[in-house]
Formats: sequence, C-alpha cells, structure tokens
Amino acid sequence: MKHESQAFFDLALEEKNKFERSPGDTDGFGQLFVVSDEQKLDWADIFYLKTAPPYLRMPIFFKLPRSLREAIEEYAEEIKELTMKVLKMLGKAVGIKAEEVDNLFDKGMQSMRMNYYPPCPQPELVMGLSPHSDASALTILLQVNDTEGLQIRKNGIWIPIVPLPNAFIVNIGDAFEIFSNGIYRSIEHRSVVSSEKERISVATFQSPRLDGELGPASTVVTADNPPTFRKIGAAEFYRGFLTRELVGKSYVDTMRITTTEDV
Ligand SMILES: O=C(O)CCC(=O)C(=O)O
Ligand SMILES: [Fe+2]
Repeated sequence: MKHESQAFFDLALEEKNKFERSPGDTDGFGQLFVVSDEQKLDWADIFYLKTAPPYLRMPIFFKLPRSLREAIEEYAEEIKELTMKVLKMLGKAVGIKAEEVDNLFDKGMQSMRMNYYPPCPQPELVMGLSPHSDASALTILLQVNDTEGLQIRKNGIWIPIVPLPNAFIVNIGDAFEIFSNGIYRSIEHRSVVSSEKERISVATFQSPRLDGELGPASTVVTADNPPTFRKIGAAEFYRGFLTRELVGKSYVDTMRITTTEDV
C-alpha cells in the first residue's frame, strides 16, 4: 500500500487527472470540503475513494491501475478486520455489547483518503490539512514516509505526532463519540507541511452503515446517563459533513443535545 500510494502520486499530473473528482462527487483526485471561492485551500493533493461495502465503489475505483486497485482491495479488507477488533474492544471497555458495534459498523461504509503534501517554501503560510475531527467511527492512519506533519490538539495545544516505524496511528472519530454517548472523544487534528520534504499518508475511515441510525448505543444510555447526542440517519450525517468546510470539531457539536427541550 505504501509503495502503491507513492507510485500513484509520482505519476505525471495528466495521468492523475484522469481520476479527477467531478464536481458533486466525493470520489477521485482533487480537493474536498471546498465550499467557496474565497476559501484558502489546503496545501495537499487528495485522492478519496469509497472502498467498502463493494456496492459503494464508484466507477473510478475500477479504472485504477491494476496494482493499485489490488493493493487497495487487500489493504481495505485487513484494515476492516483490525478496525472492527479495536471498535469492539473500545466498546467492551465501557459496557457496549459487541453485537451493537457489529450492527452499526460491520456493514459500515469504509473509505480511504490518500494525502500528498508537497514541500512548501513558506510552510508557515499554509496548512496541509485544516484542523478537523474525522466523521468516521475510527480512522487507521498509515504514514507512508517518515516526514512528520500530523498534530493533535490536546488542552488547546497542538502536539506533533512522531511516526513510529511499522505502526499505525489510530484516531477516534465523531461517529464513535456519538455512539459512546461522549465517553470517547473524537480527536481534533491537522497536518502541517515541511519546507523540504514531501509527505504522504493514507487514512482509512470506518463509518456506520448508511442505512443505519447513528446515536448513542442503547447499552450506554441509562437513567443516570441520558443521551447527550441526538439520533440522525447515517446517510444524512455524512451528507452534512461533506458539504461543510472543515472547522475543528464544529460538526459533531451540532449533534449535541444542549437543552432538555431537545431530548
Ligand atoms: O496526513 C495526516 O496525517 C492526517 C490525514 C487526515 O487527518 C485525514 O485524511 O483525515
Ligand atoms: Fe483526519
């Protein structure tokens, strides 16, 4: 996967543009989360694909160079297994039944985002990827080379994450914050760019099934622990996410129940 993603971004621009994202689509090569001409764009090339379940794969998926497509298929399957294991362990630790995790996430949408951050001569003037939390339940992040760039926000301070060789970075996303009724918090993160070295990462997102309903798991909601998020159809949740600019954790905040009248 590392080799294939590097090889993709090494292609000539005209080759990559054969996979260009069309306006109105999410899948393809090009920036996402662009909502106005005035917006400052992120310093990155992005290739986004829905990978599973198979019916969600778009025509672009089948046009990929064969070695890249095969690598993605194999990688997607293994990451799915790893993700489900981690989600069930996180759930178990707070009393959520494995069955409930399976029900919402096992047939969930999986998507992949390959990020290429070219070096920038004035890196302090740009952002590789604007601050955000992922809308997924869980994200498994693969650092393709050893250039640093990811930062997480902890107590208001941006902390650099140093890639460890042969290790993934695992991030909790908004959907799991909602599902765990706020026991787990999605992590706000961003990418900065280097003045000299390119950086490549591959994020794989596991999200709820699109025909499911996203809300706090019934096994964590009790009389003493009332729901702190409202329920929303998963498809509607993702439509909302993809039509906004990325701004910190502002999207998950819109799902919070803030007054008793909302319950
Ligand atoms: O490049 C990174 O390390 C972060 C990527 C990321 O946050 C994303 O694709 O959502
Ligand atoms: Fe992210």
